Amino acid sequence: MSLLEVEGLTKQFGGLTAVNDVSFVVEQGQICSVIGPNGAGKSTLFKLISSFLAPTAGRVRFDGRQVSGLKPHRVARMGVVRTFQETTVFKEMTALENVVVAHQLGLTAGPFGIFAGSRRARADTLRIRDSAAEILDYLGLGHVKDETAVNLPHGYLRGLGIAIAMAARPRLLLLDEPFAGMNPDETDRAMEMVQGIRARGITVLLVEHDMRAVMRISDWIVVISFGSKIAEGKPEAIRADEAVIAAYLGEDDAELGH
Ligand SMILES: Nc1ncnc2c1ncn2[C@@H]1O[C@H](COP(=O)(O)OP(=O)(O)OP(=O)(O)O)[C@@H](O)[C@H]1O
Repeated sequence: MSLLEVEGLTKQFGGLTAVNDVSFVVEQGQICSVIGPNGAGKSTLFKLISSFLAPTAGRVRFDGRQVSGLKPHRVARMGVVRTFQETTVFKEMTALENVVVAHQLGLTAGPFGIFAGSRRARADTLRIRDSAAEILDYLGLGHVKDETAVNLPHGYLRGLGIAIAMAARPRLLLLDEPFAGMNPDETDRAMEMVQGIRARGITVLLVEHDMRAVMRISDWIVVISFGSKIAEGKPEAIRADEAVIAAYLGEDDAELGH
């Protein structure tokens, strides 16, 4: 059984079909990317998978269980966690404090337990700080953990958004355009981050416009255009695919990673 199964997924907004009968699977441990020209339906597909939108038809299953129709926070608790293009970061807190807070929001002791100073809460607090520091370390952000978020450069801030998502202990991490607006150095660092996440056994599904990065990082690529899947396969096959090349013609920046 595949970790994520997307079957016949369709979303209509009034008369517009944003996602049209899309099916694909993501295997445990893969880095899978969904790409497509502007307006192809990538964001909509992403929201359907994380259950922020309900499909018009079709379904999403995670680890054999139906996800479509559940509330996003329940889906997150099952292990499907998404980032947002503009993640909410507490700008006055340090990087570490941000990840600690993200942990605490999902903590069993509950928010009052943390402040009550109970033994359980104190043990939780130490455990959380360790875990938050570990996440920042393996994402390559350990050296900025005590920086106030507002002082972090753009690429680091985006990385902090990923660290915050990791605090929810995902089994499947959904990354929304992780390389958007990044310079080549930042993109390289972000790609290392994604590989580091996968190395810890977490499956990654990303939606991205930057073909170059996608070609280098993905095990499997799904291409959508005008809401429909037009190709899927390994990067080498996608790069040579006639339908994909045709879909990207006229997009000036997109260059298929050649
Ligand atoms: N809530 C909505 N109501 C109506 N139409 C919508 C809604 N959300 C998206 N659409 C339309 O659905 C289509 C697909 O949009 P979507 O944002 O999913 O594409 P995308 O591939 O993510 O684009 P981009 O790369 O530009 O972010 C577009 O035509 C868009 O205008």
